[in-house]
Amino acid sequence: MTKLIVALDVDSLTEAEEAVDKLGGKVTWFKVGKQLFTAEGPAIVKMLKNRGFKVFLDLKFHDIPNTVAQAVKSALSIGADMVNFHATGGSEMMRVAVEKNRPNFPDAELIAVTVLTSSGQSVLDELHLSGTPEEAVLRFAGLAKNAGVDGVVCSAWEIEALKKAYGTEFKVVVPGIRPKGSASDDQKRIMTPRQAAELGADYIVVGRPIMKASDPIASVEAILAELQL
Ligand SMILES: O=C(O)c1cc(=O)[nH]c(=O)n1[C@@H]1O[C@H](COP(=O)(O)O)[C@@H](O)[C@H]1O
Repeated sequence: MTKLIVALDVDSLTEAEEAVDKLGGKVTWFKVGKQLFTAEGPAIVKMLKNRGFKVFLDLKFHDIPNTVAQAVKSALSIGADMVNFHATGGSEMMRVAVEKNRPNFPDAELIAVTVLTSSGQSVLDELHLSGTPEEAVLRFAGLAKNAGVDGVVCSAWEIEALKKAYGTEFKVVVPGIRPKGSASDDQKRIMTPRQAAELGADYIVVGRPIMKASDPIASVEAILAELQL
């Protein structure tokens, strides 16, 4: 069963609390990203944990191995259930982050970002990364799996190939989700909630289609209905 993670991409604790008051009855997972965490810090994670929610702290770390491992430790210490770092930080960075934190946080989900869902072929080309987005995602995911990471962030376009290559236990967390008829915004590799669920996404991450909707509760309800296969 595919789970919904709502991206709390707002500016303040007050706005986040308003959204959580509204959606909390229907949603188990919230994502806190750079916009909100930079403004409000750990208080936002603590607020969500005090209310009993699961938290994906999406800070996409990318730094030297020791710095990333310590940052992951800080993220897990304040209560995050899922944290991420860029696979392009390399195998050693990912392995150290996992090895230093797994013993103290055995249930945490440590996730590697592969190719951002806002990137198409032209971004790979300008960065001189070889192959198609799918090939790059598979390559990065292979490094992540060998480093002991629990799964990857990718687009729905790569779910099938990833599950085939690395097994169903290897988690796929999928942003770039757009219900039929909603604007793609800056996302390039998009699919509907239903398509992502059918392909076997473990989690979908949805921000603007819910947070900017005229009726966010109705938007959540429609998305959850699409996830019922
Ligand atoms: O790691 C992420 O969560 C992430 C990775 C990625 O490749 N693409 C991506 O959109 N995200 C995040 O997922 C959310 C998607 O938001 P919407 O495009 O508004 O649904 C944003 O908070 C992004 O930061």
